[in-house]
Amino acid sequence: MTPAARISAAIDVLADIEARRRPATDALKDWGLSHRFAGSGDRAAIAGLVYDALRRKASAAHLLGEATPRATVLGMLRLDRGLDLAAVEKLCDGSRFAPDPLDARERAALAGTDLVDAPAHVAGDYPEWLDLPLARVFGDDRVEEGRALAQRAPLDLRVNTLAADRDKLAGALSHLRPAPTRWSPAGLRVVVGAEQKSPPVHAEPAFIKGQVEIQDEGSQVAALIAAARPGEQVIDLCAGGGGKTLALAATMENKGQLYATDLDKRRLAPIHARLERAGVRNVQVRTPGRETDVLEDVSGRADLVLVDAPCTGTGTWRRNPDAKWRIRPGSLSERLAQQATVLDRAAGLVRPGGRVVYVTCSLLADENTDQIQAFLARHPGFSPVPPEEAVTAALGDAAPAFLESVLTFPEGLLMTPRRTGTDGFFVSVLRREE
Ligand SMILES: C[S@@+](CC[C@H](N)C(=O)[O-])C[C@H]1O[C@@H](n2cnc3c(N)ncnc32)[C@H](O)[C@@H]1O
Repeated sequence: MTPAARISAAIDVLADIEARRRPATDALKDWGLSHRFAGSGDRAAIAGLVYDALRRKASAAHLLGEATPRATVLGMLRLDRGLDLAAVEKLCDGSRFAPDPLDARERAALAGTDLVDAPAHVAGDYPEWLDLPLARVFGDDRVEEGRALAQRAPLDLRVNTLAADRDKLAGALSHLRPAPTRWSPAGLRVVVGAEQKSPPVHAEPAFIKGQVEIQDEGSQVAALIAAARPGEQVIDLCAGGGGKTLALAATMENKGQLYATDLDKRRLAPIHARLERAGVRNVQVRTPGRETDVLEDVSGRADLVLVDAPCTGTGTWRRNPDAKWRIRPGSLSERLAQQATVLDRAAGLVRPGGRVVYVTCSLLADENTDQIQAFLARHPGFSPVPPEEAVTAALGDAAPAFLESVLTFPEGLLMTPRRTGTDGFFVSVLRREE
C-alpha cells in the first residue's frame, strides 16, 4: 500500500471506531480481515496512524476546527508526525486510494500548528471533565503531563533474575537494540518507531525460556518498592495475570511464600503458565471459591500485602489512547469503592509490624492520596512510610535521581511519563504498628 492509501485506511478505521463505539483493536482487526491484501507492515503502519490520531484527538480537532476522523488524522500528521502543509498536500492528492485533496479551510489550518489559545484539556489532549482533577495534582504542568501521556510508549522488558541476568539478556536480544532502564536494575527498554510493528517478544527463545517478561518500568519499580524479601510471607491480593506476582517472586529469590489471588478467577487464569515458565516455585495461587475465604489460614500473618488496585488506568493512556476518551465519572466512582474494599481487606491480612503496599496506575488524587487518607482514618493502626525511606531501600544508587523526578506526598509517590519516562504509577507503603 502507498503511504497515502494507509492514511485513507486509518481514516476509515477511525470512522468505524466512532460510528460503532468500539475499541480500536476490534476495528483494526476487522479492517485487516476485510483487506487481506494488506501486508503486516501495512497493518502495523495503519495501527500506528490510528493510535497516534487517538492520542492527539483533541488538539488535532482544535487545529482543523472540526472533529471528523479525517480532521483527526490530518491534524495528527501535522502535530505529531511533524509533516508540513506541502507534505500533507502531497499525500492527499485525490488519486486512487489517496484521501481527497485538501480544501481551502484545511490548507489554512495546516499552515500552522497554532494551539496557543487552546484550553489546557485540548493542548494536553485529555477529556475536559478531568481538567480539574489533573490541575489538583499537577497545577499548570498538566498540559505538559498530558502531552507526555499522548506520546507513544516504549516496550519495556523485565529480566527474570531467577533465570538470567540483564547484561546477558541484552546480548541475546541485541537485534531489538535494548537499552538498560534508568530505574529498574532488571529492565530493558526497546524503542518502537511510529510505523513499526511491536517486535514479537513472545516468540523469542528468551521469553519462551522464562528469562524475560513484558512489563512497564513503572510497574517494575512499584514491585521493587514493595520490597518482598526472601523468606517472607507475602500476599498479592489483586494478582490478575500475575505481572507483579512474578516481579515479587524474583526479589524473594524463590524463598518464603507468596500467595496470589484475585476477585476474578478468569483474570487469574494465565498466572499458572507464567509462573511455570519463569521457574517460580514459591507461589500458591489461591483461586477464589464461591463461599470460602481463600486466605483464611494466612489472615493477620502476612509480612507484606500488595494491593495492585483496580483503577481508572489514567497513567496508562500512552498504551491505551482510546480508553482515554472512554473514561466516565461513573467508572471513577466504581473504582473508588473497589479500592476501599480491597484496602480494608488487606488491613486484616497483614501482621503487626508488617506492611500494605498500595499501587494504582492512576494519576488522580481521588484514587491515590485521598484513598490513602481515608484508609488511615478508618485504620489508625497504620502509618505511611515516607517515600524517601521506601525508595532508598528499593532503588539504591538510582534513588536520589528517582526521588527528584517523582512527585512525592506524605502518603506516597507518583511516577508519570513526563517525570520518570514510565507509565503513571502511584505507590504508597503503609506500615501496621507492632
Ligand atoms: C490492576 S489489576 C491487577 C494487575 C496485576 N497485578 C498485574 O500486575 O498484572 C487489578 C485487579 O484487581 C482485581 N480486583 C478488583 N477488586 C478486587 C477485590 N475486591 N479483591 C481482589 N481483587 C480485586 C481485578 O479483578 C483486577 O484483576
